[in-house]
Amino acid sequence: MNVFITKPIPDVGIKLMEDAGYLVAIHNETEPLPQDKLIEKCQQYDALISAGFNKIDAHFLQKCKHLKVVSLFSVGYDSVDIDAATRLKIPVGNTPDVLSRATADVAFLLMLAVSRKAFFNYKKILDGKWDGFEPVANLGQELYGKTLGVFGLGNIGFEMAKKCKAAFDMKIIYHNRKPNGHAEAALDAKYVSFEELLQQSDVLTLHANFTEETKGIFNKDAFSKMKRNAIFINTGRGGLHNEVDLKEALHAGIIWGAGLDVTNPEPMDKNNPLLFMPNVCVLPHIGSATLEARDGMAMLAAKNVIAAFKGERLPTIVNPEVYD
Ligand SMILES: NC(=O)c1ccc[n+]([C@@H]2O[C@H](COP(=O)([O-])OP(=O)(O)OC[C@H]3O[C@@H](n4cnc5c(N)ncnc54)[C@H](O)[C@@H]3O)[C@@H](O)[C@H]2O)c1
Ligand SMILES: O=C(O)[C@H](O)CO
Repeated sequence: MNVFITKPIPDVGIKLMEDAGYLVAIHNETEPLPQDKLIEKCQQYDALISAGFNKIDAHFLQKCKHLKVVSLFSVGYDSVDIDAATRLKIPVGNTPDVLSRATADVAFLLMLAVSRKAFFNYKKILDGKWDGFEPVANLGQELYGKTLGVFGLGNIGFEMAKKCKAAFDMKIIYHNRKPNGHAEAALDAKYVSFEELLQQSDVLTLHANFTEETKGIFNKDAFSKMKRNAIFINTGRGGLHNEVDLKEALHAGIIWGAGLDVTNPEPMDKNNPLLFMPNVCVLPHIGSATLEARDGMAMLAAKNVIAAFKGERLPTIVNPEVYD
């Protein structure tokens, strides 16, 4: 059995598969493989570990008939046509939990950075524009006791809410596909409608899956319902917000600021006006980029492959219907 990995991943995962007797090949070049070449390549392999959000659609899966498993090096699975994989009886694995704290750390970091205009002020030093202490310039806003709105209260949303409650005694409200009893009991979180979430949040943090339903849900209409002091944080997927509408809302003072770890497209153009706005902080999709989280992801991705090769259920399966 052999495995193809689209980008280098931490050694622990590779070792696990090699120790189990499987042949591992890694695309180890700076340039990612173009889609047609990737499809061609995957036709020769039994398993794919996708570590770069490659688009794995029905056409891809039909062409790669040998694939016994698609193992994602991510918790998000919006890059895969899950229905097609299920129809073709291909199990898809992802990497939940192991990256929740790391990703919530980045959401928290962005919240603080936006509230104190940290990136903009740092750039001022680099540009030689720091003229000394200013009594009425560079003023941010404090977070203590404010309301955190969580859109998508799953694993990462919970970790972010927990941090905000502990650090700033923030009130937690959330909108989810279904109520989260654990968060309600542990954090006194309150379920609200999408409208209420928009209207009541001082900080609105996005942790929902990217789907047809959530695509562009943070648009002009949504921003217009938010508070003027609201801080918008997206560590979910860039496609959850409409970038043109976000720029307008920030420019016109409809909302106060934004912190983004994800953009659409990625990478973001280095001349994108968002990068130069005083009330915006952007990071290059580093939510899960800690040694600990990435090792955990590599282990899970490898375990999913090994389970599939043994004919067992994947430890973290996205499409359990495949076993029906
Ligand atoms: N920035 C990063 O590096 C990074 C790292 C990890 C995950 N992510 C993103 O974060 C997402 C969440 O990860 P997670 O581990 O918390 O997943 P999760 O499945 O535990 O949580 C997702 C939550 O979103 C909710 N949701 C889905 N559709 C919704 C809708 N229409 N309205 C409201 N809520 C909805 C679900 O009910 C669930 O509670 C991933 O799908 C991924 O896109 C980004
Ligand atoms: O979905 C994910 O896991 C992230 O985007 C990368 O860790």
